[in-house]
Amino acid sequence: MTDRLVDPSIPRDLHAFIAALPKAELHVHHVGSASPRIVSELAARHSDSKVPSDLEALADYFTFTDFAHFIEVYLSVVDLIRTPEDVRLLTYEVARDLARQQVRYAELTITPYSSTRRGIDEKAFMEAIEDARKAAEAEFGTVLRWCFDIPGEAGLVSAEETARLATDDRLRPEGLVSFGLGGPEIGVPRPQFKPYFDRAIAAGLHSVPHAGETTGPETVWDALTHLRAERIGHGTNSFQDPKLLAHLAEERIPLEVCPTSNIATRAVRTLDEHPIKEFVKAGIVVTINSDDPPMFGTDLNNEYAVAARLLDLDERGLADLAKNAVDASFLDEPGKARIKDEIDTYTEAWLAP
Ligand SMILES: O=C(O)c1cccc(C(=O)CC[C@H]2O[C@@H](n3cnc4c(=O)[nH]cnc43)[C@H](O)[C@@H]2O)c1
Ligand SMILES: [Zn+2]
Repeated sequence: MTDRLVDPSIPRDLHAFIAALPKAELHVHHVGSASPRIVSELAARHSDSKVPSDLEALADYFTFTDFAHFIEVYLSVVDLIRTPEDVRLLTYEVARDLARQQVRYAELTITPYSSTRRGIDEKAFMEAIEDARKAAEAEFGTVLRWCFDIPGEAGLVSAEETARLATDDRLRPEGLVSFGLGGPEIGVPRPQFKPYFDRAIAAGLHSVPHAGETTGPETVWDALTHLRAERIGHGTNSFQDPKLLAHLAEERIPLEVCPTSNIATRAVRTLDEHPIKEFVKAGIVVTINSDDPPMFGTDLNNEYAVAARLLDLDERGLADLAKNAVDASFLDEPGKARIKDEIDTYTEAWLAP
């Protein structure tokens, strides 16, 4: 794995400021957040898995040649999650890791189809994530909500299953707030998923598909026009279309930017070439996210450090980024106000002479 953790080039005290800054995370995947300890523990339980249980070997295993290779590795980790107990353990531990980074609120992207298709009972799956969500809020104070996403490459069968699990009142979990679309974008046109997003939106869910990660701006336009996206996962290649940049800014459609993810999956060559600066210059609402942190050798705090370097931010600039994520979230208004007040109080105390 290339050395991506802890961007060394910002002042040490800015790292300290970020570490204790209350944050919200909007684009972070459930299985993709399995810590090396959890993955190695599960790999040791399932000796038939090709995922290494040795932590050092796992670091190399999480080094990707391209996006397709990332998906292949990602699915090998999905294969480790085999029981409702595995689901609960993973979810609770992901919440613990988020709490350690002062994440007060996170919208975790879950792909239920990938688990139910592998034999986990759908009702038991929902109970496991909800049990972990309530325990995490009670024990860590971290508020979790769910995004259910369609693994697009799995086609319309997976779309139907995901829409059913997200809208059937006997199954949909209390914490579910949004509906997404993940997986490879190449060869997976967005318009075909319109009927499923229409059903999810009619059921009160917010639309947050990935788009423009490994394909061009047209995929982002499709996500906006056909899937009625309220936020865009990545949107990295939006920079290629000035009209799209202007539209995202005018319509206040936030981008869920995941800088290190884009490097790890080879969607962007180097951090210095990342278009995040163009997004800010265009007036777009930028949120900072880690996507699949252990797989990409990063965490949310490091992503804020990367943003601080690329955007030349001071403490107030970092606090504004954190408040962008809170404002772009689907948390209720009192909850948003509470976290933003905490961010302001913390920042002013930090800067007080
Ligand atoms: O589960 C299956 O049976 C299955 C069959 C075919 C394809 C897939 C997928 O493509 C699953 C993709 C999986 O990856 C998640 N993910 C995590 N990070 C990202 C990202 O940066 N960009 C796109 N997808 C990502 C996604 O949520 C899907 O669950 C599955
Ligand atoms: Zn993602």
